[in-house]
Amino acid sequence: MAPSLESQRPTLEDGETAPSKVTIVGSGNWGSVAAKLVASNTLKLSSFHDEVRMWVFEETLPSGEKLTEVINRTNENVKYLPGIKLGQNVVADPDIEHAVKDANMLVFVTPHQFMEGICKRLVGKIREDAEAISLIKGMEVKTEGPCMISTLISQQLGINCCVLMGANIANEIAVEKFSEATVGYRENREMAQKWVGLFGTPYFMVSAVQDVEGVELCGTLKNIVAIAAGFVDGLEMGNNTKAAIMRIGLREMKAFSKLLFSSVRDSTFFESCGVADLITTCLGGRNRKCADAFARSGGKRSFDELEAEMLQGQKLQGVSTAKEVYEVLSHRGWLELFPLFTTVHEICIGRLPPSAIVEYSEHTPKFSLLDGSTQLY
Ligand SMILES: NC(=O)C1=CN([C@@H]2O[C@H](COP(=O)(O)OP(=O)(O)OC[C@H]3O[C@@H](n4cnc5c(N)ncnc54)[C@H](O)[C@@H]3O)[C@@H](O)[C@H]2O)C=CC1
Ligand SMILES: O=C(CO)COP(=O)(O)O
Repeated sequence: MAPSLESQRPTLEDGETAPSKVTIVGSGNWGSVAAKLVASNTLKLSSFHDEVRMWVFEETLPSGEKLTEVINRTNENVKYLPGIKLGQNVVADPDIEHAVKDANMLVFVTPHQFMEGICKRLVGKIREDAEAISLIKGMEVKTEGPCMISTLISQQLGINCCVLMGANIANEIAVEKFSEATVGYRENREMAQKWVGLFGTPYFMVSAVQDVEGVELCGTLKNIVAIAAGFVDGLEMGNNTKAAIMRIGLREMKAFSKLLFSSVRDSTFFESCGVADLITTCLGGRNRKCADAFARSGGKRSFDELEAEMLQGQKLQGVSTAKEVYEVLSHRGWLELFPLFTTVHEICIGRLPPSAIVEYSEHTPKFSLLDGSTQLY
């Protein structure tokens, strides 16, 4: 079991609330940076317990050592964020139940495909007063329809869940280059502000908007557009084509989000979680990078193979998200409304060549929304 770091804080006076305890569920590239951000703040803010526990999906490194042991010895996640000190108050814990049991603020940040299993393991294991935030970009598709990851967490664990998304390439934030992020909340503005306080630093500016679905869908859907941008890069089609793909992609992101949730606000697309994340991911993200290599191979190499070779354990979200969105579009008869999303999936599964990305995304949708008061694009 991972060691504990005792807080030196004095005992509580009457009426004083106990400091919040934070656990990070996940320890990949972004998960490790999230731990670093949070840990720098819990040391400074008296409303938080100093220690930040980080659940690590345990693995054995080529040296034969366990990843958690190395993180706790070196204060670095040598596999997913090498060269960056996380902060001495970050404690890596391979036991998920132990990691969450005392926490009342849970930060979920794993690749989205693992969340259903993680939630199942956590049912009945967390504090009743726990609050959650999801940094996960992705969705699940169930027989009854699409389910955002924050909803999965809320429903399975019976707790509130905000989201934090933004133009946040983890390696850049790790070295403290300036960036912004957006917290999406449902009703509890005070809780949203607490998350803003927990994450915000002078180099990581966080603001809150009352639009959980809008913020989460922005973060989720931009990964499909990043795959399209990678195809365009791999085909060496130039900046104008890539900008066109980003514009069409943004238009489909907005339309899809509003079709799923009429509450989604236009203004959310102008926050960091919207256009800014779309731009940074299409320029410098992992989805873009692997899609570029896929197109250069003429679609002959699989994404699974490229992911394993190029990302060394890190995970792509865009390919599975394209499949999940395709299922929703197909089930609801919306495929023709979303030529870019549809084409990305069909290229990923080898049904179309990478060059189809421009041929298809030029098509205009054949029909507009059934509700005549809303324009799709
Ligand atoms: N890396 C980045 O720059 C950013 C990532 N995100 C999002 O954050 C989320 C997490 O991504 P990263 O932290 O980058 O992870 P990552 O892709 O770097 O790492 C993969 C993680 O999955 C874990 N894992 C592998 N198999 C597992 C299993 N069976 N069960 C549970 N965990 C398993 C690994 O231990 C590792 O921690 C994703 O939704 C991603 O889209 C959001 C913003 C920036
Ligand atoms: O979400 C990200 C930046 O905000 C990272 O995108 P990638 O997963 O494509 O690297």
